[in-house]
Amino acid sequence: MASMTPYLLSLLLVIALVIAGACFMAWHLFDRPRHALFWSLSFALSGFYYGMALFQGLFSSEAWFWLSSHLLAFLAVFFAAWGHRARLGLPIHKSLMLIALLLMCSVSLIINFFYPEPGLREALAPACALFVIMHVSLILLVHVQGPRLAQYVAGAIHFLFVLSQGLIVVLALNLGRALSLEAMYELYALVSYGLVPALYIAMGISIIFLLATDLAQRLNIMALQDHLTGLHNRRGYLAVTEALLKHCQQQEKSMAVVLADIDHFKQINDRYGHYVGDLALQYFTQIFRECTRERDALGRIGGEEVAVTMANMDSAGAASVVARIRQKLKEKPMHYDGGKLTISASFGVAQLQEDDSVATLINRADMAMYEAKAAGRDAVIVSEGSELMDMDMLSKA
Ligand SMILES: Nc1nc2c(ncn2[C@@H]2O[C@H](COP(=O)(O)OP(=O)(O)OP(=O)(O)O)[C@@H](O)[C@H]2O)c(=O)[nH]1
Repeated sequence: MASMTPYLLSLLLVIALVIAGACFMAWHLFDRPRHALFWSLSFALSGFYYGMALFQGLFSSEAWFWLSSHLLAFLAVFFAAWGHRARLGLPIHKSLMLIALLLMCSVSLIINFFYPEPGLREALAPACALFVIMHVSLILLVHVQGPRLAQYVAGAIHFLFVLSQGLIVVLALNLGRALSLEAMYELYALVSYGLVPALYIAMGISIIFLLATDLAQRLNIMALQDHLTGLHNRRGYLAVTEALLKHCQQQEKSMAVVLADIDHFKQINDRYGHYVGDLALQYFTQIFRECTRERDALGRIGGEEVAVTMANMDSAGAASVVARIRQKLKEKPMHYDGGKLTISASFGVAQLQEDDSVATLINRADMAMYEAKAAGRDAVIVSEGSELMDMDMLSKA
């Protein structure tokens, strides 16, 4: 590192600080993800690491310069790894990291003050980076979360960086012993002036790319999700239903849609306030979750309107799911701030027919649901072709 030219060191200093700034902005602007802050710290520290080499002359001795630059390099790679583990939701063993850091600092102390061999000094920081960034590369490639491509690219670039650090270690350790070998110096220069800076920059870009793609994915999810209930919003629900409908039509499988609208929801809001109204919506959708299968598509498609699309299900099956939901609504009233509230809803059920589109299918369920409202609410109407059947009347008959 100390052998790099001032131009290259200045360039790396600026690039490191720019990437640190970008990560800091990502932390500041996007919901403060911890990993963005750790990466910002990591790049800032590596920037200081390169910057310090520019001002080596200011240090009272070579030993102090090397000790300080080793410490900066260790901290930079540890913060990088910390950030990656935090992003992937992996446990962070702080005490283990502290022990490893102390160990590396002790090795640096010994090398710089008791065994000042230039090759060892050059090799220590890359050796630490080799192990820690190897760990980063592995977790990036194994624990894939979020945008796959961005993570695989970052994992591959980190792995190449690890290889370059390995080369630096081997070359640095052999420089002293092979002074006569000019080719060795040339190779060392090529790796440390060309390969390592290029991969360091690529690593920074891959980090920014990870942050950007994570954000894009979050925005995508937010655009299709209802924030209050966590269900699909109308747009998300229609997209999932479209996919299920195509699948069922291709496989000639049955499919049913249930629409449900809470009865007199306005009165709940007016009497108990919007906070309780929101709790009622969450409670209502939770009952749906409990009574449907994981693969069913659930969506909040209007204020107090919930829809379910069920593949491999006919209208009779859907009506029995609705019966379970109504049973739970009666048996398990909603509890709020010491009070209890029983909610009822009106349901419309429709089964997929040949040549149906999402719009025609949902429209039939909608009409059935409005019929249930017109029939006095707390009712289920099943749309059977052009007929509407009241399930409560049928079960009484
Ligand atoms: N608390 C809360 N209320 C909402 C939300 N979205 C819509 N609403 C309320 O839902 C109520 C819907 O009222 P209406 O459409 O008149 O229906 P209703 O009172 O349930 O009557 P019926 O459907 O005919 O039984 C309105 O008062 C909306 O303000 C929400 O996210 N939270």
